Amino acid sequence: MKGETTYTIAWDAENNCIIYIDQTLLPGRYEVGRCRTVDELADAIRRLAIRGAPALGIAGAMGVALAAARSGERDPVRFRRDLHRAAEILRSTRPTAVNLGWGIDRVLGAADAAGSVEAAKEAAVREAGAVAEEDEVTCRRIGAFGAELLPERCTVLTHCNAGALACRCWGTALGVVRSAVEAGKDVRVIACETRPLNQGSRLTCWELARDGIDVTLITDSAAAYLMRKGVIDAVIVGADRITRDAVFNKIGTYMHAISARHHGIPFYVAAPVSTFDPARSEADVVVEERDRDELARCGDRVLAPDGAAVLNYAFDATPLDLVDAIVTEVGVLRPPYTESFRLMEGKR
Ligand SMILES: CSC[C@H]1O[C@H](OP(=O)(O)O)[C@H](O)[C@@H]1O
Repeated sequence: MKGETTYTIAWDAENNCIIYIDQTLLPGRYEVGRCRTVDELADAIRRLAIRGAPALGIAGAMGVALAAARSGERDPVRFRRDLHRAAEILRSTRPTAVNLGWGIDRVLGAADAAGSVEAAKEAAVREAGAVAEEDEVTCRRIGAFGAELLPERCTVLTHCNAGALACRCWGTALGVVRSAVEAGKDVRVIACETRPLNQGSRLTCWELARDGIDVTLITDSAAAYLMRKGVIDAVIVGADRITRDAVFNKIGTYMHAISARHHGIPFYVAAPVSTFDPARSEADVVVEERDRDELARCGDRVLAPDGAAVLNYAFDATPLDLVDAIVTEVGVLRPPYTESFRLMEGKR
């Protein structure tokens, strides 16, 4: 389906389905996909057609709403059973981003609290809409708080895509960039390509070029050298899960955090409160490992022989003591983070 959509992912109320920008096709092709079943949505998430922690939160929420809206079940007990089965299919798609489960649980809770099947259907769709609308407000607040951290003229390095394509719109890390530019600051972005799926070259460069924001693409391995050359003023990335001791984000983030600290460059994380998971520590989190071919092949080209094993971690963990600030919609958190996390418990 061609066409345009204002948002990365949205609910099509007329057709009771989910529409989304298919990110596997960018930057070459802009196409809007449609999910009419939970299985179609689960496949879109697994393929990273829909991706990015906040967008996964919205996808999880809308996925439960999709199951509810399209259910023909009249019996409340069987209806509820089917909804929880759909939730488990969605929860199993990607283990690391905490937002996915958070979005699912938001809508499950609303549906479970409703009386009749009809009331549960309405509550599910309404709550999924609220999750999506809140995300936009959250990203704008993150952007405003984060923009204050950036100098009037600066070069910012980012990794992966924590932009509008990882959210409903605006973005978290790129939301900070957008808000700073909107405030009149002269911000240039260095985007790491982000191997193996190239969210940086394919998605971040596409977003920023489209918005007329100065962006330069580099290989992931060039980042430390640019820091050594004094080119980088700050590093800002998104997050998929923030535990009480670490930030889980796209593989390669930890490398940048170490390099930034070595060069005395501030390392910032931009993430909504829904990404925090203070009940867990790094050791408790499953880091998604993805298919070998994402690393060993590029289209028809073989990049690694069959005899070579492949370890394809999708994320890594950055210790909080390498993070100079965490920008959230409730403000900028500074070390030590323990007190911030305690205050946040009630806000998730
Ligand atoms: C705004 S957080 C986006 C976050 O999600 C990305 O992972 P993936 O592309 O695999 O969904 C990456 O970790 C980004 O920082």
